[in-house]
Amino acid sequence: MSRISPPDLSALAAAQARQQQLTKPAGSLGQLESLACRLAALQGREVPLPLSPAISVFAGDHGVCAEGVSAYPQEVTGAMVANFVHGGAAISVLARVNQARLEVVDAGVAAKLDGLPVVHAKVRAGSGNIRREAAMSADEVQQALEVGRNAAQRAIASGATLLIAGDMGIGNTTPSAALICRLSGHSVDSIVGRGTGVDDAGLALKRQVVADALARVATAGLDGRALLAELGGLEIAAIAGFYLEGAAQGVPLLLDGFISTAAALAAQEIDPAVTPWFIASHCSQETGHQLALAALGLTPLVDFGLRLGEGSGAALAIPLLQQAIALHAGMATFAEAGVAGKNG
Ligand SMILES: O=C(O)c1ccc[n+]([C@@H]2O[C@H](COP(=O)([O-])O)[C@@H](O)[C@H]2O)c1
Ligand SMILES: Cc1cc2nc[nH]c2cc1C
Repeated sequence: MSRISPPDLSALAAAQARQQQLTKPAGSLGQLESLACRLAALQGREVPLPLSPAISVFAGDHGVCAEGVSAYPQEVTGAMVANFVHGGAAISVLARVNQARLEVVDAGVAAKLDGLPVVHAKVRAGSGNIRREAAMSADEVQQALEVGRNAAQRAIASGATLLIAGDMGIGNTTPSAALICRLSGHSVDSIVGRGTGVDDAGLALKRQVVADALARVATAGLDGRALLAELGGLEIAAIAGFYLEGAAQGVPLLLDGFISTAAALAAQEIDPAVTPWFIASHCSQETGHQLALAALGLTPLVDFGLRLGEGSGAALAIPLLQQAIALHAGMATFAEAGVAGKNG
């Protein structure tokens, strides 16, 4: 039994009818119209309320870094966590400018982060090397899902009405690609990209690593949790749990880039009822992101060539959602303004 309810279709229909009455040529606000209507359905009101966004950045390390799949060393993960909470990272700035609550969660960073003002929820100090072994045990997946669920609960308890998950984890585009390949059925070559910027030799190696990981678990019938255990990562599983809880509590989920979309596919595999709660923010430059979003039935709002993660692309899209809602709520109807409609 799913704990997740479907969006409100009568609110959707009412919002669509309202859009037809607003003082503009029908359809002229493009995706701002459909976005406002989707938010109406998710909030269960013809006129959605302005959003109070919250960002939870989940950090974890990846044993697969030992294969040489990233352009950066593993210690960057912990160092960037410090940068997040000291206010100097891209997501720190974007959270401030968008007045979003920002929380950083250690789901599985290799380094000790004692003394930093983060949520200390380390399930283990980095995952297994997915080329050769499972990323984590079934019990660790359960714990990581719970870490994410708890973060969503805290955000919602503090008043959040829009949830964003960010990721930080050197090497995490490799497990994300593996999950996306397995869950979407797309080929390794169409999904694996350069992540933080590996060169041609690095890309070829990374493709082989993903192919080896997939071959290791080629058996059918693995469920979402089992796939997270075999191919995932600690922050990826936490993000999946965050999404499942947010949807269960009826809060819209704004996806970020490649890693958050891999987590969304895993969450969908665990409970397909989560999917209508996803909104795609941007298309990452990472190869395969567009295909991964399409596998969820989603079209991104913008393509700014980002490939950062941290929740940055989602944060960038917050003003678009706010503006869609403001237009939907604040524009006059033809009747109110005394403007003639399409057919007089
Ligand atoms: O979100 C994305 O689309 C994205 C694309 C490429 C890289 N990243 C970030 O870069 C890190 C992973 O890259 P890599 O090369 O170490 O696998 C990780 O911290 C992600 O947040 C993120
Ligand atoms: C510096 C740096 C910052 C990041 N933020 C998310 N992924 C990252 C990867 C690197 C290398």
